[in-house]
This record gives sequence, structure tokens and C-alpha cells, in this order.
Amino acid sequence: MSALPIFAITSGEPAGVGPELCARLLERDWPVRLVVLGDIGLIRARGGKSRRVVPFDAALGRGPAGALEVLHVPLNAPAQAGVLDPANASYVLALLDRALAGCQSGEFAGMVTAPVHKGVINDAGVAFTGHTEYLAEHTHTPLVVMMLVGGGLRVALATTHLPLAAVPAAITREVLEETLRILHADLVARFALAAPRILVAGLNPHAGEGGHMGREEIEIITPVLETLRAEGMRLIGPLPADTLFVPHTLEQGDAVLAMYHDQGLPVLKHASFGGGVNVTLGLPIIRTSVDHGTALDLAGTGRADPGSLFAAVELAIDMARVRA
Ligand SMILES: NC(=O)c1ccc[n+]([C@@H]2O[C@H](COP(=O)([O-])OP(=O)(O)OC[C@H]3O[C@@H](n4cnc5c(N)ncnc54)[C@H](O)[C@@H]3O)[C@@H](O)[C@H]2O)c1
Ligand SMILES: N[C@H](C(=O)O)[C@H](O)COP(=O)(O)O
Repeated sequence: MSALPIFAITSGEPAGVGPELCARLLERDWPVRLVVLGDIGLIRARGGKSRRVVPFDAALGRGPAGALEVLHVPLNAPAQAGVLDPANASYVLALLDRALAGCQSGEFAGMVTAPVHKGVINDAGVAFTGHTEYLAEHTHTPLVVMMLVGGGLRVALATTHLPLAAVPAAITREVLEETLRILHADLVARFALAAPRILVAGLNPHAGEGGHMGREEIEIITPVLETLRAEGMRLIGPLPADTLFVPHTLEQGDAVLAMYHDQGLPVLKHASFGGGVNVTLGLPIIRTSVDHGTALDLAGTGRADPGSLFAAVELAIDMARVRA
């Protein structure tokens, strides 16, 4: 029997829903080998006593049938559901570091991340804005693109986790052009779209109303679109963001590029929360993630929906196949 590709699943913030959602991966038969990274005692405790949770054995070509394999990374401090503890921030980051190292070495075919709590990592003294930026930095990738997939939509972002006041200055011609190049290239290479059509949002209300409500569309966005169209990219915009997401317009594109986090993600999450997937484009590895956060209010209750984690695993597997 040939060895199965292994995908690493980081279990994320130990006070959140990540550990119990990872334990629920047992509910399905997967066509690949899944290895959850986390404290094995925590995964067992949050998954319920009857769950079969076993240590990961790298020497095996396949994991034991009907069991969930855990690559044990010890907690720094006991974890209590719903209660954040900065003492475990370095544990959360160690999960990411181990998964990334495995992806880079070829041990893992990709990584899927359960949610982390950005605030508690910062409270522990580590500047952290998200997996997206962390993985970019730790793979020395100058620019990556966050894209969420769900509800029949693909929504990518020109800027990610930064204060709204900092958004306009962050959208330079260089950043926008490179963002569109990454988005286009990965839609081709990882989503099997031969000639993707990308709907590009404006930044300002009504896409600036001809310059009367902001000039970024005229000075930044339109010149970049013209440059890239001349190379053959199929780009539509800049479009007013309020009507970009109406069905008639969405039908004309394969993906949307929104200018900032809360321009694009509320629409996507309204359409698919609990079943959406967050993908990092432009990385040298495959990384997908859930569309939700740590849900501290649900942690330990067993009521959190595993749908987004399942969809994230499925998408990572699909992306690996397209790429292979
Ligand atoms: N992929 C990630 O690591 C990721 C994604 C989003 C948010 N976050 C982080 O999570 C933390 C909490 O964020 P938030 O409170 O804004 O969002 P949240 O997604 O944790 O919670 C928002 C609401 O959705 C519910 N919810 C979340 N996941 C659910 C699930 N699986 N099943 C059923 N209901 C679910 C919660 O109970 C809550 O009512 C923040 O630090 C945020 O930055 C992390
Ligand atoms: N922006 C994401 C969302 O709203 O779902 C989330 O914060 C996670 O981002 P990272 O994948 O960078 O952690």
C-alpha cells in the first residue's frame, strides 16, 4: 500500500473551539492522512472520552484506521475552555511553526489552521495580526493574498488586518498590481481556472463617483487595471462595492478583489458562514483555514459547527491535486 499524503491541522487557540473541532475530523473518512497538531491530552479531553486519539507515528505509511492522529505539542499551561491565557500564546505559534516546517520539508502536503486568538498572542508580547501575515513573514514571501471561498463566491482582499484609517495609503499601484498578479496566477494554478475573470471593487462609495467622492479609483486602481488588461488579464472594474455583490454582476466574474477586510468578508460570511474557507494565495505552501474565529462562547460545549474546518480540509486536498 502506498503512503498517503499527510495534511497538518493546527488545533489553534486551546481555549477556543479549535481542539474540539479537530477531534470531530474523526467523523469522516478522508482520502488523505490527517495529523492534528496540538496537545494530545487537550484533544482527547475536548473530543470526548470515547474518541480514538493516538500519537502520530511518522514511520507509518498510513495512520491506524478509525483513529485520529495527533502530533503532540505540549501546552505551556493547562487550558480552560473559554478562558484565554497568554501563557499559551507561544504554544499556538509553535503549532504553526511545526506545521510550516513540515510543509517546507515535504513531510506535509499542506496545512489547515483552526482559529487562533490574535489579541491574546499580542497580550503575550508577540506582535501578531493573523496567520496570513505570519506565514508570509516566516516563508519570506513579500506579499500574499487572503481569499475566502464559500457560498459560490471567491473574495480576495487587497489589504488584510490593518486599521481602516491605514487602508488608503496601503493600496499603492505596486501592491495592487502584485496582488492581482498573485490572485490571477493562483486562480489558474490552484483553482484550475484557465482565464479567470476578476471583479475589482473601488475603494470609495460609488467607486469615487467620477472623482467627486475620492480619487483612488482614478489615480491608483484604473491605471493598474489598464496595465494588466494589456497583458491579457480579464479584469472588470473598478466597480462600486455596494452593487458588485448583486447576482447579475457576480455572474460576470470568477472572483472578486475587495479593497479591504470589511468590504468583502461580511458579504462572504453572510453567504456561507460555517462552511467557508480562508486560503492564503501566493505562499510556497498550501494553507487553508476556517472562516470563523475562536468562538470562546461555544468552546467546550460541543455545539460548534465543524463544517468550515471540514471544508478547509477538502479545499486543501483539492488544491494539492490541482497542483500535482
Ligand atoms: N482563522 C482564524 O484564526 C480566525 C478567523 C476569524 C477570527 N479569528 C479570531 O477569533 C477571535 C474571535 O473572533 P470573533 O468573536 O470576531 O468571531 P468568532 O467567529 O469567534 O465568533 C463570532 C460568532 O460566531 C459563532 N461561531 C464561530 N464559530 C462557530 C462555529 N464553528 N460554529 C457555530 N458558531 C460559531 C460564535 O459563537 C460567535 O457567536 C478574534 O481574535 C479573531 O481575530 C481567527
Ligand atoms: N480575516 C480572517 C477572517 O475574518 O476570517 C481571519 O481573521 C483569519 O485571518 P488569518 O487567516 O490571517 O489568521
